[in-house]
Amino acid sequence: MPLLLNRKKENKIMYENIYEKHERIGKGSFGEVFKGINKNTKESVAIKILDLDTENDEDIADVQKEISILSKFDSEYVTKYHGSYLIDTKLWIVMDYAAVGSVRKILKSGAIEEKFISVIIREVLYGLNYLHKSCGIIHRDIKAANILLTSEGKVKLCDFGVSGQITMTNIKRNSFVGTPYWMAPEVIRRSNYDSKADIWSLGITIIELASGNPPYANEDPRNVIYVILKSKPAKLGSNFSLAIKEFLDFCLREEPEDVNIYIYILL
Ligand SMILES: Nc1ncnc2c1ncn2[C@@H]1O[C@H](COP(=O)(O)OP(=O)(O)OP(=O)(O)O)[C@@H](O)[C@H]1O
Repeated sequence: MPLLLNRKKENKIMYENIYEKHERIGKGSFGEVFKGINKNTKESVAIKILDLDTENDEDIADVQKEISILSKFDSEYVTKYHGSYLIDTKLWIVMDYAAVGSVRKILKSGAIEEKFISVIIREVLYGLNYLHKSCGIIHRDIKAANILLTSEGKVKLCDFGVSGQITMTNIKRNSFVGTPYWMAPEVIRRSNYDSKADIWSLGITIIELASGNPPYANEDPRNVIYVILKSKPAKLGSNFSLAIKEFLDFCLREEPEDVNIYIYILL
């Protein structure tokens, strides 16, 4: 897996020998995502370009090492990372391309039906099971924008692990915006938290898929953390089955169970 830690011009040349950058397919608070082609294999890839605001090569090396670890992960439920390249002040992260894009994008045309929500959530649980059990990492940012769909209808988690690492280093970020709505109370309190925090965020994602937005979406992101701490967990409307409502209640407990139990319930 290519890992280029210096800022030499050769990086750009080497990168351009392998990948061809095409149109922009998305934008997040970390940077932009482009479609690309691996010129050798002809496979489509997604290229995430992050703007760095650190001159500290150790910070960048840490992020790149993290990506190199992630690139060894191999599950049909998580997006495969191919490598990362430092070009001037930009970090290029190359990963599998998911042609349909994120589930958040699909939500733009309306809320998703319960039967499809169940399928998406089940596949996300398989992905979480892999990350938690086989890789020992917490995703930390489960939400519709980080669930991708391929042209074959496969569900894949993305942005796992990377987000936390990147926030810890000095890569530019538009502060807190966009993430607190999905945060577990123990994460907000910054008390000891573990992989179960992902299960809370999964519960919030169910509400996002069912209604178009996470709870308290109209709250200012700076206030929403206080609202989450003092409110009772959100519920689904009466048009949803008892099974999914109970599943949601189970996710939105402060001490949720191990990920395997959720897979078992949903089967
Ligand atoms: N591997 C990929 N294949 C296809 N589309 C992708 C891929 N990765 C990201 N995208 C698209 O690019 C968009 C932006 O992704 P990005 O990860 O930069 O931000 P985000 O997760 O949407 O938001 P934030 O960075 O604020 O958490 C996604 O919502 C998705 O539509």
